[in-house]
Amino acid sequence: MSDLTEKARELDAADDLAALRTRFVLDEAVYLDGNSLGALPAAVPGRMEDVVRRQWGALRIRSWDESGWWSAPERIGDRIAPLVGAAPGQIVVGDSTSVNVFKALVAAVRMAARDGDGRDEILVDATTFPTDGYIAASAARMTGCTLRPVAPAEVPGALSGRTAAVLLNHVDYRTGRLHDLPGLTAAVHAVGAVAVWDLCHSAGALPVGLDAHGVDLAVGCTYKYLNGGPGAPAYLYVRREVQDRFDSPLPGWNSHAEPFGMRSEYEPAQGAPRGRVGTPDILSMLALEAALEVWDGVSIDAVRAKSLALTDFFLECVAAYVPEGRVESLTPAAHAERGSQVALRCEGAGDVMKRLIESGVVGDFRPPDVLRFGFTPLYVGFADAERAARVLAEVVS
Ligand SMILES: Cc1ncc(COP(=O)(O)O)c(C=O)c1O
Ligand SMILES: Nc1c(O)cccc1C(=O)C[C@H](N)C(=O)O
Repeated sequence: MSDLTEKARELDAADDLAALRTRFVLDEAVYLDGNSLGALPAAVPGRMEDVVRRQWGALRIRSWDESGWWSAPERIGDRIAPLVGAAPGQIVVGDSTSVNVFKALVAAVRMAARDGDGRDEILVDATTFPTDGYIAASAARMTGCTLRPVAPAEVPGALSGRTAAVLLNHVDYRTGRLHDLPGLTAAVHAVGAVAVWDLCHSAGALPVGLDAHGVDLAVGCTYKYLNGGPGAPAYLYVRREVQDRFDSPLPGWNSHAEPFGMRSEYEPAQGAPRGRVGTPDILSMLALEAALEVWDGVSIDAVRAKSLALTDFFLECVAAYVPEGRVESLTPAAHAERGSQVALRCEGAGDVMKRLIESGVVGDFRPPDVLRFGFTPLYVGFADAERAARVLAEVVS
């Protein structure tokens, strides 16, 4: 047995979270793509059977009340809240991340520029996942703002009295770099602007501290580290102190103060429901609710500690096994700057990833030359990390 195989065995034996793997449906593959689509929690199929056959099939329309369908967006938002450091009543689940980016960013500009005080600029993370950039460009056109792409580290220097809103990613989807949410939020606030954070690659992988850091608005998906399933609904966080000023650009009937009043004039609901639009996607939403049960009794701090240990160990194994010069890590070595994935630049990365997947190690490829390996501490272990690095070495050698 090699030293690293033995070390992996010891680390797995000492891992308090190791038993959580049984809460998921997994096979022999090393699954390192939970940063794209989380694995299936074992409780979901049975719950969906009940939702479809009993709640929908037997109770039909009564389920809006009797099965709690109507209140699901806020109830499930409150289940996500502790994972991102939010008190109850500030998160609503629904729509896609893209749609929530739109709602949050336009509302942010309306909040910041409400007095016609000359705030006419939106800053967007220049390295963002594309959807945020596309939507920010449209939000800028709609609100009469100029859009300025800026690398997150350059944001403090780019802020001014003209800045209305800033859209940032907590963790970069390609490199896995963790950005300084507390520091950047404070800098945005110092010029009187509003911060919108995309938490897709951090929620469920590390503590976010939304309330503690005074974040105004945040969005995220639930199909990565929250394991909600393909196309699971996203969420929108609106800090309690700004909820009264949240002026949604998509004021659908579900966000009305009295949805069943069917009134022709719009009056926004108070609190988190103001972030709703139309009828919630109940089947996906209830699959997500069942999926979130895997978090019962799990501390996000423990998840973060294991995530860093896993990515450290994977990088150690890559350094030991992979011939010099074949890959280069794009993921920061400093823990304070690392999310829960390792991105390796590699020549022929697309083909390399195909061969890795054929060999039972599932990560993904992002153009032009990046191999991504996502580490979900709830179901990935240290032996998985060691095997992935060993197979990678075989494939690139
Ligand atoms: C940072 C980030 N934002 C948004 C999205 C996607 O948004 P949507 O859920 O609308 O497809 C992704 C991944 O797909 C992402 O990585
Ligand atoms: N949302 C996805 C999808 O519908 C299909 C395939 C992948 C995705 C993803 O989530 C991609 C992911 N956001 C990324 O970081 O690349």
